[in-house]
Amino acid sequence: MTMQYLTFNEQPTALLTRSWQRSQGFGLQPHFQADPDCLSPADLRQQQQRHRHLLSLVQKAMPLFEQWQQGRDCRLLFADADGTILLSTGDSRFSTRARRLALATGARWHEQTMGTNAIGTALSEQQEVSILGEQHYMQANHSISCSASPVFSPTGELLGVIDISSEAGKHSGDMLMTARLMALTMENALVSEQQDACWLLNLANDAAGLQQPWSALIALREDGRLLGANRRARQWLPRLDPAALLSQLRQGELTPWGDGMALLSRRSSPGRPRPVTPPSADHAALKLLNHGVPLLLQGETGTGKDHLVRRLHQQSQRAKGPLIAVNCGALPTDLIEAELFGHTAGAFTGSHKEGRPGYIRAAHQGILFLDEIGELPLPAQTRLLRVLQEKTVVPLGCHQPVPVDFCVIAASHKNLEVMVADGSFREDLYFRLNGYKHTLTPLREYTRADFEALTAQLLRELHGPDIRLAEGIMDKLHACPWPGNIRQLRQVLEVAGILADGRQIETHHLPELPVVNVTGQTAGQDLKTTTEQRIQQVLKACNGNISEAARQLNISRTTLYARLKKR
Ligand SMILES: Nc1ncnc2c1ncn2[C@@H]1O[C@H](COP(=O)(O)OP(=O)(O)OP(=O)(O)O)[C@@H](O)[C@H]1O
Repeated sequence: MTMQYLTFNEQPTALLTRSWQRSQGFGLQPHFQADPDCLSPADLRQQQQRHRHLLSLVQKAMPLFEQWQQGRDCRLLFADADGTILLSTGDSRFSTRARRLALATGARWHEQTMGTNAIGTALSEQQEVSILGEQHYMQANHSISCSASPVFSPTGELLGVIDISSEAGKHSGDMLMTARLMALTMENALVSEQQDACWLLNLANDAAGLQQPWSALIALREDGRLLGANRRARQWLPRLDPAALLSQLRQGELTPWGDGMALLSRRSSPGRPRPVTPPSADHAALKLLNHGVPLLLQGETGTGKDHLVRRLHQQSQRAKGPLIAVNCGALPTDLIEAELFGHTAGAFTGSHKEGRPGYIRAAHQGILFLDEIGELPLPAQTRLLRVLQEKTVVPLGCHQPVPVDFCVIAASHKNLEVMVADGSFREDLYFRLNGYKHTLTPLREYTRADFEALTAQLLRELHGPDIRLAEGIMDKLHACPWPGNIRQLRQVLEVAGILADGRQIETHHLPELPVVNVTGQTAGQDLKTTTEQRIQQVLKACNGNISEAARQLNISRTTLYARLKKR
């Protein structure tokens, strides 16, 4: 059996001809205005919510886009199987033009209304495609070039499309390659996380090809029955007997198979808890941190960004150096620069008598953790960029640069890409901080196994080894939307465990749990009640500290005071 990398038998001209014929058949006129249908903001949010897992996989594959296309005038899009753009990110200089050309979220790029175009044609043909300038059916789209790769589920169902679009003259062949790699990476993640999968079978034409995004990946049950496969593997399935292979192969050993190589690995069985944070995520972050690569952590409040930074520091080569954590949102506005960069004696009215080294110098030989980096005002962003580029700090009131050796980890619960697009965050600083981006998964998206493992760990930490959950409690907890993520789960388990006297937690020990109905609101309550409850929850969690609560709720202190007054 010979294995090949993905190849495409058809000439693009045949594909293009078919697509143009379909466009004609839809009654489209090339010279007509090409305005895509657009979802209303509410419908768009609903679609994004429905496809949130796929969107989280796009985010996980994002380093590929950042690695290959960073700084290029192009945009990355993810569209659902209907051609509706659910995510649009990338070069912001391109974005005004992109908006005009309707490359924004909510726009639908189906062939039926937009004629031949990369998203619509990749969906119709179910294969990857580049549509360059004048190959677009509608003349209005001739100024752009786009490359798109479809994303398939482990059972071969079309889920959506990854697309990279640029101005016509700025497109290059590696944009299709990047879109393909991202799509394959997403497909492999979907195969690996198949529920009930016990074995992952990886096949390639040589050892070097194993565990690459383009290698074949198959998820099997304990008894060898097939659960799912990526697109490479599906080409081979008719001639493959996975159960027979399973009996021949030994776990973790490279084994020649046909003309290629096979590798069988065991995925933790459904009942066995897996590590709470996938070790690969920690491992990759740690490796890069040790090489001085800046890390950018993104995730909703309470997802564990701070927790992860502390773990990374302890395991890093800088464990003996300091970990200086700075909450950029909590720094007093007029003192931000003095606090970060330090100041000399008498540098400004009210400055410290002996001067201050500042947080950055305090992190010398250690790690500087800039939490809520999105809160940093633009002037401080400019100064920080210079410090990161030159690895020297110039304290306020001083002209002498001071060399400083530190690694930087930044975190934000705000979407920095959106901030870059609206001009509130410097793009060059974003790229400088984003050596490697790790997005922490919201608790509501945890797999059952990960959720169980985390719950067990938190219960042990809070109440010791004897605590138990009565039957059905785990189902209840796993079904919750957890807007406060791990922080909120921790609080619920803490309360329940105390009420249960550290033994078995029954339903009546649980405090009120949040539930959602189909509209995304808490069931049985109006939005006002939900908001009030959330405010109370957060205030309680912050021991009544208004500034901290406002920060976690992502509203200003004035708004929080106003809301509390209204009650
Ligand atoms: N992997 C984990 N294992 C156990 N506990 C965790 C884990 N991650 C987070 N926690 C706990 O969850 C709570 C919230 O975590 P953390 O403060 O790290 O979140 P965060 O994302 O930094 O939140 P914020 O954005 O609001 O600052 C803490 O009590 C922390 O101890």
